[in-house]
Amino acid sequence: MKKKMLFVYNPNAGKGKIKTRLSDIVEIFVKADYEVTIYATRGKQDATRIVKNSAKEYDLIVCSGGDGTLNEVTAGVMTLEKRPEIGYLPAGTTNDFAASHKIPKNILRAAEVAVNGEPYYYDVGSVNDEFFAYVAAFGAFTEVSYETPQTIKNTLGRVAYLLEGMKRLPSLKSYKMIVKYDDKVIEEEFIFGMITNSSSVGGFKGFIGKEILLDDGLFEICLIKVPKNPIELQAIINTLITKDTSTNLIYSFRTNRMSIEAKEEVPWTLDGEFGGNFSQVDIKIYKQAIAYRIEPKKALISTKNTEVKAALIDNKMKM
Ligand SMILES: Nc1ncnc2c1ncn2[C@@H]1O[C@H](COP(=O)(O)OP(=O)(O)OP(=O)(O)O)[C@@H](O)[C@H]1O
Repeated sequence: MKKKMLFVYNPNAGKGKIKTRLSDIVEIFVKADYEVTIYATRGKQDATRIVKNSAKEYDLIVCSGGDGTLNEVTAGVMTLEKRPEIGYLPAGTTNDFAASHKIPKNILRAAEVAVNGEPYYYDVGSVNDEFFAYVAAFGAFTEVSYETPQTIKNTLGRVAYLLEGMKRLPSLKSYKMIVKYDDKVIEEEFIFGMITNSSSVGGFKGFIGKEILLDDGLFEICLIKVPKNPIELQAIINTLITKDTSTNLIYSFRTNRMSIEAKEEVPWTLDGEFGGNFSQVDIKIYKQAIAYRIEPKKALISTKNTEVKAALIDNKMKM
């Protein structure tokens, strides 16, 4: 009997770049002996809905679009008791997920990997009842990924991203928060917070360090305090550029469970899309919850490699 695939794609992602490749993509799937059901999403949450309602009939879910589509498909699969593997063809503008999860950028190569790749079980996170595949964030910089023109983002990469964010610092909104994780409590005023399971955020690598384990049940947390004067602002900028976290203006740690209480509603972004306004959030990590198909034999650091893991934990304060 033929294997069954549900192929969900966002026809508008990345200015519709998938449209000219659809026939080649389907040919790759059919050659790999899949009977393919194709669904073009029509708007927000459509991908989650279709996956939730019909994924159990399929052996494999393949999705194509940007990080928003990937997020919605991940959220749909997380609701299922028996979770099918996910193949992903990046067709958005930034495609952070593909960059850090060993999925080829070339859409046809990614289609090959979706049908012939190896399953790799990645951690998935949640903010209250909303899932995220690789990043949840609040505060400064979180709108930058939508507002920085793509050409600038590509040319200047990381620097452009940071400068765009920095320009906003004087008018940045800050939030008084109580953060609880493990047995610790932090009470501070923050301008930015990021929970991530990725080595690439905003289209550039290296903001939170290269050696991130994506399947260890821990996410990296980065919380930036509100600068009280230009010297503190400079210290934050230096930290972001040099990645030397010796300043006490930035909290950086790893955990698998955290709560944040704020005095007001805080807008969150999940995988680069608006995720909701919350004054109280409970963040959970689901260890190795979903298998995404990745390039075979790509040497991903896994928790099986305990020596590497120990070295990384020793270095955890170095972003
Ligand atoms: N037909 C559609 N028309 C408009 N929006 C859609 C459609 N289908 C899905 N969407 C929504 O568009 C949003 C963004 O999609 P997606 O992330 O796939 O593309 P993108 O924004 O171009 O890529 P990136 O996230 O890499 O910038 C998602 O939240 C999704 O729900």
